[in-house]
Amino acid sequence: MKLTGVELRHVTLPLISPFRTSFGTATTRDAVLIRVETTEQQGWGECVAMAEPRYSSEYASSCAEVIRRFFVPALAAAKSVRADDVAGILAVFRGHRMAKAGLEMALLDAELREHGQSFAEALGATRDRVPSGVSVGIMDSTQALLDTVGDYLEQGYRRIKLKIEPGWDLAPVRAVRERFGSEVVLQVDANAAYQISDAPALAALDPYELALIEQPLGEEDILGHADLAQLVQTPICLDESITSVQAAVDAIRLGACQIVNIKPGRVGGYLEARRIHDACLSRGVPVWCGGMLETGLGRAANVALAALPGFTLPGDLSASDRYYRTDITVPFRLDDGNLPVPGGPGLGVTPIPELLEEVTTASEWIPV
Ligand SMILES: O=C(O)CCC(=O)N[C@@H](C(=O)O)c1ccccc1
Repeated sequence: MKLTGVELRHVTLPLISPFRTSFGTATTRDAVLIRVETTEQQGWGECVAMAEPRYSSEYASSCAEVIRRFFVPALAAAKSVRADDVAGILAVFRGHRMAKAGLEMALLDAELREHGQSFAEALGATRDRVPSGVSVGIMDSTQALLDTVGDYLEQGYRRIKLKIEPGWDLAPVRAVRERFGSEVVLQVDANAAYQISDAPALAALDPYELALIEQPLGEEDILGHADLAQLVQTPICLDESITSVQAAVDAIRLGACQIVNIKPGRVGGYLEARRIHDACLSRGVPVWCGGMLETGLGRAANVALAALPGFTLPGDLSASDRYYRTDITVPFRLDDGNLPVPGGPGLGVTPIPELLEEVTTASEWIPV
């Protein structure tokens, strides 16, 4: 395919309720959507970087800038470009994995639409539905947390992930276990808020049979996680630290994690995400699909990825209405605690024009 132009759409979607993590509270989701035009088709991608560089060093406008100034000209210089070629062509530019992932996703969507193949087929999905997990932010009170968790369990969610930070960890975990019992699949996500000296506070969670503790320490503290794994019983899962298949293989070999959260945007795209899946599967390491509050575009791709055989733990694959009153695509709805894997060509979903207009704050066309 020959690239003929790229549209960057800056969108802002209001969140149904504030979402508080150890690195801040979000009330809206600012994202950059990418529409590529080729000689044959068009395709959509979603850049998952947040508005500010709090989760990672990338942020929405940094992605737009690097795509506009460097990535589109590099892809345009290629006689023809396939999704498989994107990582190699852009390897000359260091980092900016979320920007690269969004562009690769859009080209993969265009390519698959051209060939009438779904993301699920192309990635090697083996299921047509995936269990849905939900992420619960840090709350102002235990009662508010219990009300929220109870509502999600009522809706049928198969897994509850609680955001934690020092001072909000043992009490919420204990309260959820005491109220809802030991059957609920429960895990926690620290977003790198702890130090190795906090090991006792994390070990205090061991009696509550958590499925995992996600990214307790800093993203660069691989050996610290390996030490922590010797001090706590609960399996350690890494998120921010796993930026590539190399990082995943190294972290596993060093005993820094027993489970991996795969986020396609964080690792540079769905093709690298599949490589991480394959590497973890061959090492017997379970993986699950992490979320970045994606619109229906990224959600469709994540659900397809989560249908691969090594994704044995429920991911952050909640229904659209967990975050948004109105999604920009046909909304994803829970069906008995699962989400259906889209079967149409490419992503299987496209933005609904009038809904996309409503949330668009800026749009730029990059001619090639
Ligand atoms: O359900 C979702 O899409 C969000 C899941 C979630 O909690 N994501 C976290 C994370 O650190 O994993 C996050 C929140 C906000 C911003 C970035 C990441």
